[in-house]
Amino acid sequence: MIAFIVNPVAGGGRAYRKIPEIRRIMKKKLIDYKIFITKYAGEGKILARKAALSGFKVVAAVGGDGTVLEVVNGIKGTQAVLGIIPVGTGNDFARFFHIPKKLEKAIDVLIMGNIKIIDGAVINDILTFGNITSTGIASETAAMAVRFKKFLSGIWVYLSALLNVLFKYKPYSVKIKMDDKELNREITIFAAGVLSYYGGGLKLLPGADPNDGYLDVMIVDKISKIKLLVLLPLVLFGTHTKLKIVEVYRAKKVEIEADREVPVTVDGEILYIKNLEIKVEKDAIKLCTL
Ligand SMILES: Nc1ncnc2c1ncn2[C@@H]1O[C@H](COP(=O)(O)OP(=O)(O)OP(=O)(O)O)[C@@H](O)[C@H]1O
Repeated sequence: MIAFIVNPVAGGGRAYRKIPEIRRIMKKKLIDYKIFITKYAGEGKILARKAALSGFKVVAAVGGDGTVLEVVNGIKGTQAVLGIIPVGTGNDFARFFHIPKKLEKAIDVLIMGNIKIIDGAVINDILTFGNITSTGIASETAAMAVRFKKFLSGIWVYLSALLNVLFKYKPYSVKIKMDDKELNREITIFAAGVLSYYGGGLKLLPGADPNDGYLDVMIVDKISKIKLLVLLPLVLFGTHTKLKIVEVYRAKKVEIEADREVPVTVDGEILYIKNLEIKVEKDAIKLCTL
């Protein structure tokens, strides 16, 4: 039995428009299913939990990374397996696992694919995420991208937003604690996570491994705008980590203390937080994958 949690606004309405095709494909495959459509942001978590507790073996997020985040938190601690129909804008979680964009192929992964157990991470003991948490210029960009999503799509949303914030950005002072190490930095970019992609295909954490029991952490301290302009294109290919100005660490727990509330993105969702604690959660997510 498969539950589809559809976020009707994901991908600029693409998720909603896919519903008739989902029904047609599922009818053909003779598999029990039910479609739940969210009515407001956050309802995906509630619907996913209800579905998991009422016996649906697979609970599929039909949307982008925000929808996946809601389903991950909804099915946490249940027997249900996370499925993804990647019809959002960025789809960075699905990209890491090569989950097909073609609807029928993505549904086949739910029905016949493997179940992979992967690490997640928890923020301030409240929210579990499966991809990347970031602050600094990347989260300022995400905040700006919300506006750009109305008229652009895919990687262009984030690239245009980035150009917009690039010249206005002022690094903020933070204390960073990673396991036993302590650092003081003026953050240009900070990212910690278990997967690699951010912002619709940027390879922000190229070395991330969702089975190693660690968070990958990437820090760029205060740098000139010229250096930033050199660094950013490299993020597309994940080769930025070879630069000296990019610090890379691995840790089980990372704490950040900023001097004020700063925007933090968690799998694409934006929160405003002063103190951030991120802990890896070994084997937290069961995922239908290829
Ligand atoms: N019914 C709804 N009405 C308004 N917002 C919703 C509704 N259901 C879910 N949301 C919110 O929509 C937001 C965007 O969803 P999602 O991230 O899945 O799509 P996207 O932004 O197109 O894709 P991506 O994050 O991969 O770029 C999420 O914050 C989610 O909480």
